[in-house]
Order: sequence, then structure tokens, then C-alpha cells
Amino acid sequence: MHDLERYLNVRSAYGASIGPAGTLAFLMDTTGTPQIWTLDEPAGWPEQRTFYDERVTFCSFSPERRELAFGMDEGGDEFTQLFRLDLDSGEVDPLTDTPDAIHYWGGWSHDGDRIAFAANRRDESVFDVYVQGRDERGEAAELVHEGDGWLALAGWSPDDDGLLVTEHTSSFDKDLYVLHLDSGDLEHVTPHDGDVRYNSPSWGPDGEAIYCCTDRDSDTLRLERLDLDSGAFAVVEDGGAWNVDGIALDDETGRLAFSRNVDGYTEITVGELTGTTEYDTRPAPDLPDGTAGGVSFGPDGEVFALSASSRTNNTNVHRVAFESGETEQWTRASTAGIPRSTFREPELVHYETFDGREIPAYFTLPAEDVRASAGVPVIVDIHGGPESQRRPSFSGLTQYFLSRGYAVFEPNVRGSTGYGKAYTHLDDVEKRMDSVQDIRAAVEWLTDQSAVDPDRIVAKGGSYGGFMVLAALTEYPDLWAAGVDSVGIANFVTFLENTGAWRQEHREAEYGSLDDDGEFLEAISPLNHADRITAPLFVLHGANDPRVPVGEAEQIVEEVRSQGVPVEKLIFEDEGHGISKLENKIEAYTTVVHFLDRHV
Ligand SMILES: CSCC[C@H](NC=O)C(=O)N[C@@H](C)C(=O)O
Repeated sequence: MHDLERYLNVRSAYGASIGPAGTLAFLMDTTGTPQIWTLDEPAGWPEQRTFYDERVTFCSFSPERRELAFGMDEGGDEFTQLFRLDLDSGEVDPLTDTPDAIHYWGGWSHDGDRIAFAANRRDESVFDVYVQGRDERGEAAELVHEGDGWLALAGWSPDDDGLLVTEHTSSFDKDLYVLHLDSGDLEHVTPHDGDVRYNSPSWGPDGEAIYCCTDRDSDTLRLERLDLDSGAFAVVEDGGAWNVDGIALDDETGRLAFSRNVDGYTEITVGELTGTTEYDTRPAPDLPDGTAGGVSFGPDGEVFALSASSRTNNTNVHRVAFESGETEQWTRASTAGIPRSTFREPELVHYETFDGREIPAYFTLPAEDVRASAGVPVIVDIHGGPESQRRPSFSGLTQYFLSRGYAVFEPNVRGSTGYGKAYTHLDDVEKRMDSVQDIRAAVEWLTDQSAVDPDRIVAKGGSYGGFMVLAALTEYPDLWAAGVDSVGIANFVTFLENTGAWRQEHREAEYGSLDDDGEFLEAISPLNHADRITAPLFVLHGANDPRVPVGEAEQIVEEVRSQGVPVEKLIFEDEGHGISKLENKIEAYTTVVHFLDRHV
């Protein structure tokens, strides 16, 4: 048996970008925070390229030079700044220096001379679009569009005369625009009624079309082509019962890779456009049976890189030959000396809930030799979002709990993505607590499992999942041996009042508005029912959380403590919406484990 620190030292490599000469750049957390590393051959000794204590959030190779753009925030505040790294000199030049603004990377121009980004410098509640020379900095950026919403960018048109702009009204209602840089005109290319997603938008060859994953006219996301001249959509690939949830398209060759999310597992299709919607397929990459994404095409589309993970494979970067599908794992992120054979696979189960629906969930039992004879304790691990989905990717913490004899149960309750549009709306506003009933139904299912000890069930969750923990402990207090709330919402009213200004309307679209639903939101907020909590509670948070302000943690801790219920709090001054630094993860989860050892 290995200790927790070993499991937290299992590394990840992801976020790949292939440079003009084929060098692979990627993020890896070997030093305790994600930094940039490069490789020029598979399974070689990678070269570390950045050396910060803070996390690097992305890296993107210039299409023409041996230089990379990358992002980094401070203390988890998500106010990402942009930088340029010269691979030959090792020099890093700041591209932006507005520390109280968020900068979303928008890509290199095809000649590598300019960059684009969206930022809320002018007004923190909205995003503008900027273009900047690769060797310029800060105020030299040209403000090319003043936005009035939550904007991001999806790349330069093939002729570099336009930018693809996305607007996020809610997680299920987005819009696409083409910003014409010569005129400054913003062309709305997805006028629509109701909620429609236009995800993963990519320029098609010649800039005549946009390819994206959309649920326009469909319960699931389909790969479609939007003709920019006629405005007509055409289906390229229908995912059937499952979402086509991502596409990467090399706009110079028409080579593409798209993914289907099949009950949480990724299926990759590779092909080359032979028409507007027709494509010839190529062999699919050979990857672990889990999740994959982050496709980056290399020069001329001859190869592409992507990251892949499964419950028994930590996340690594693979490079795929486009024509043959030959797949090589290029990175060797460490498993900290823990044999992969000891990692446990989940069983995908479906359990009935209060209204007869079947809720999908991953259920993982510990190895026989560590199972308590009287029944195993269970961690009900609830994902965040709620517009999100727990999928079969690697988690060192989960494997640690399994090695300690816990079972782990990971439900995708109503409101989760990945199961069609209708399913994601089953928890909207006034239906919020139906999803908490799905958690009660999960415990009822677990109680029927002979291997489980029903008196040792823990509710654990992060972000929105933290809300679900607090809601489960208040609504069904007798079900739980303990609760672990990480960066969770305790009161929807104070959360919506204090979350980042740029995201308030977006989150009201999911939860309800302060103006119209304030009374309802107070009624369902766990803080207002903290007197019902009887299970010991552990609360984790980051002081710089821009999404769920740390006040949410302070409130619930104070209230539960006033009730005389055991509650522990751990707040990190250099973290935000989650724990990203290894040293903090070790402290946080060692403390959580000791808390569970005492109470479960
Ligand atoms: C834009 S979807 C928000 C997802 C994110 N993930 C964690 O659950 C999150 O911040 N969710 C909650 C806290 C929210 O802001 O609604």
C-alpha cells in the first residue's frame, strides 16, 4: 500500500501543441504545477521550458517560429496573463500586463506575426477583442471590438482577415460571430431562437464555412457545417444517442478529428474533407479506453497530437500519423512508481431514481484484499458544473481511496451533460432539488449492494458538487457518515451576488435570477438549513476563487459550527476554484483523509 502523497504524485501530461518543425510542446505537472515541456522524439527525456510556482494554463506553438504563447494566472485567480516564450533563447516576454483582467487566448495569425485575445480590461463584466503584434505588449494591443457579453475567440480565418468570436449567454445558449478586421464589422452568423449550443467552432478551408458541434434541431450535439455565405447548416455527422462533442480541423488541409462521447467514453473519428460535408475516413488512433481530447494538428496535417486518459492510465500525450493512424505515446508522465496494474476500473451502472429515470454512474469497488468484511465505506463523489459530466479519466485521489478500501460511486445526476439536451435541463431553477433526490436514490442503490456498509457513506464534491454535498447533508441528514465540500456554493443568493461580474448572468441562466427567483434560491440554499446537518463536515476552499467566493465556505462553516456539529475548514491563500498546487493538494487531502479516518 502506498501513502496518499504517492498517489498525488502521479503526473499528467496534456495540452499538446506541435511546432512548425514537429517539436511537441505540452503541459506537465512534474514540478508540482503544470509547466511547459517539449519533446523532439517519442518517450525521450522531455525538456522543461517554464519554471514558475504558478500554473501555466495553456501553450500554443507559433505556426512559423520556434516560440510559444502561454497563459498563467496568480494564486488561482483565473486572471490569466499571456506570455511569449522563445524556445531557442529561453526568453519569456509578457504579452499582457493587466493583472486584474482575464485574457482568453484567441490564437496566432497564420503568418505567426500577430495574436488575438478576448479580455475584460475595459469593464470586468464584458469582454472585448484585441489583436496584437507578436513582439508588442500591454497597451499596444489594438482594441478591435468592444463586446457586451462573455466573449471568447476560436481562431483566425484562413486569410487572417477575420476572427471567429463565440458568445456564451449560458452553457446551453451560445452564438458565433465573424469579426471582419478590415471593417470592424461583427457579423452574427448564428441568429436563432431559444437555447442552442455551437461548440468547438472551427474555420473550414478557404474560410467559406464554420464547422461546429451544435444541438440546433437535435437533442444531442451533431457535427455540422455552417455556410457563411448562405447561412445554411448541413449535418456532417450525427452522433445518434450521443454527443459529437468536439472537432479539430486543419483549415489548410481539411483534415479533421472529431470525438463522440459514448456514455462518457471518447470515440475519435479521423478524416479528410472531400466536399462540404463529405469526408474520407482514416484509421482511428489506438488509445486507452477512456477519454481523449485536445487535438493539435502539426504542419501540413501529417500528424496530430492529443491527450488520453483512462481510470487505469494517467493522462499522457500521444502523436498520431494522419494517414496510417499509427499511434505513439510520446510522454511518460510518471505513475510515481505505483504499478498501473493496481489501479481499479469502474463498472458503469444505471440506478432508478424517484421519477423512474435511470441515472448513469461509475461504481468502483476496492480490491478484494482491502475490503472490510462488514462492508466497505463508500465515497459518493459528485461532479461540479452542474453543466458537466464525470467521465472515466484518471484520478490519483480516487485510486488512493480505493487502495484504502473505500468504494467510489460517481453519479451523473440529472442536469449533467453528455446525455442529451433534455437531460441537462432537468435540474433547471425550480427543479434544482430533483437532482439532490437523485443522490438519495444513489444511496438507496448502494444500500442494496452486499459489499457496501450503508452506515459509512460519505458525500464528497467540488464546486457545484460542493453545493450538492451540502444539499444532501441538509435534505437527507441520516444518510451520511460525513461530508467533504470543496469550493462549494452554500447560499445561491450570496453566490450570485458575489461571483465574477462577467459570469453572473450566465449562472443565473442555470440557477435562476436574483430578481425573479431570490425567494426560491434562499429556500433551497443549504446555508439556510444548516441546522439539519448532523454529519461531520470538511470544507476546502481557495481564497482567490473568482467563481465561488470564499465567503461561501466561511458562512457554512460558521453556521454548522454554531450547531455544535464537527466541522473542519482548510482555506489556501494561494488557490482559487480548486486546489492546483501539489504541496496544497498533499496538505488538503492528507487532512481530509485524517478527518474521514476519525468520522467514518
Ligand atoms: C460555466 S459552467 C461552471 C462550471 C464550474 N465547475 C464546477 O462546478 C463552476 O464554476 N460551477 C459553479 C460553481 C458555478 O459557477 O455555477
